[in-house]
Amino acid sequence: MVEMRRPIPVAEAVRLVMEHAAPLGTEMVDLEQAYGRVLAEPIIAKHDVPPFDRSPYDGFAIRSLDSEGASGENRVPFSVIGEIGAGYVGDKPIGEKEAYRIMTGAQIPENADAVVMLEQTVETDGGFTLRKPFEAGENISYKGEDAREGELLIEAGSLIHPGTVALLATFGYAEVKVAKRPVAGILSTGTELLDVADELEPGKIRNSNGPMIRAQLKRMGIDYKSYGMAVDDLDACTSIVEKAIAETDLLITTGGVSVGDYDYLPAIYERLGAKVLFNKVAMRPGSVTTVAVLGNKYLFGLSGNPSACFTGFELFTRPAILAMMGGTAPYMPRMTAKLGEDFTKPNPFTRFIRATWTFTEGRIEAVPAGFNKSNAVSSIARGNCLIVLPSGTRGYAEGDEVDILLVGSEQGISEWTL
Ligand SMILES: Nc1nc2c(c(=O)[nH]1)N[C@H]1C(S)=C(S)[C@@H](COP(=O)(O)OP(=O)(O)OC[C@H]3O[C@@H](n4cnc5c(N)ncnc54)[C@H](O)[C@@H]3O)O[C@H]1N2
Ligand code: MOO
Ligand SMILES: [Mg+2]
Repeated sequence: MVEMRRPIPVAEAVRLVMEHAAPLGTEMVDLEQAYGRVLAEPIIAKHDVPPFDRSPYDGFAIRSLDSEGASGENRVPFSVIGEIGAGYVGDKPIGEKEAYRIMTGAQIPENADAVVMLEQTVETDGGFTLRKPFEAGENISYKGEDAREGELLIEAGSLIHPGTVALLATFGYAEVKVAKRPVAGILSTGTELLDVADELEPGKIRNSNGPMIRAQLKRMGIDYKSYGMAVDDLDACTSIVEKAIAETDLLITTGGVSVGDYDYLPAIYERLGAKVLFNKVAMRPGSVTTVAVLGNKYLFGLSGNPSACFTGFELFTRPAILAMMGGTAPYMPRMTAKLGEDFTKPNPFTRFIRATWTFTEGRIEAVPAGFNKSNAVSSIARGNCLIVLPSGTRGYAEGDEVDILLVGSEQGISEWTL
């Protein structure tokens, strides 16, 4: 008797996976290594930014009161008592109708309260004239206008992107406390698999899932150990899985999770005593995606079919990894798009269609990326998003509004909303 599996809704599967995502602790890393990591502590301003009043322009620092009454007919003359380039400070106070020549980023000298842009002046011998009055505070970039000492700027759990790196550098974080990242293991199962460099042979295909998953992990900055390819043999596969799970935080296998005679992953989970969270999801592709846990480790049994494998990774493995590394926005961003062509198949299960989004005629349009069965590899190569068609819906027509999930986005969202 073939085992009958009970499909669970995608949202339920996501919830079950995420329930088991335990953070792995924290570590210090050099700022240069911090990009792509998750902050384990909030960034609180250590000092005001900018730390001193400074000039936002190349020009002259003046006392505004000296410019009173200036006009085209009554140009007010100033004499220049020195120059302050960025990085320097003026050493004498400004007297009546005196000014410092000052450059962008330089500290405003004592008792100056306005800056006149070079373009607003006419140079004279030893000074300049100007034709309009300036108000106190005009053209001053104030101490603390960007951030105040003690202010909470970025929450713990945020992804460190290039802007975050700039902020950390501003406050002198040579090292930053980040969440530890899991190390993933990857094993491709299937007697039919050849290595990338091998010539095709009858009945065989090249292993594309292994390299694809490694690239999906690389895109996330996750280290991995590759356990290569295993033939469909229960004992051999069991020992590789055992070794891999001992050496990594999560193991991603591809293939061998369905109900075929040589689909050994279900038997391996049983042998190891792993708890299967689900082995059937009401989705296409990837309905056979299986996730099990053993202690605090995950076993992601992704389908052998390339589109199903890709989708299973993005829907389940990726957010679990992000949550393990402390991320608080682990899900793919969702947008609405205009469907770019008819999609007439009914959707008994929620369908994730590999698609390409473009900005067309003033809005986002998503077009299915060609041959779209679970075994498709070409559409994963062409796609940059997944169109989501909910279960129980019938065909969709060109122009209909659909949800899309953006693949490969650095920025995530904090809730699964489908
Ligand atoms: N009687 C049933 N048969 C199948 C069912 C079912 O419910 N009842 N489910 C189908 C669905 S849906 C899928 S998806 C596949 C899943 O199969 P497995 O995950 O067990 O994967 P395999 O059988 O090992 O391989 C499936 C397919 O993918 C190719 N493959 C495998 N590994 C790779 C790789 N590393 N790179 C490229 N391609 C790979 C493999 O050659 C097969 O063609 O089961 C259906 N059957
Ligand atoms: O598990 Mo499937 O639904 O054809 O990819
Ligand atoms: Mg199979």
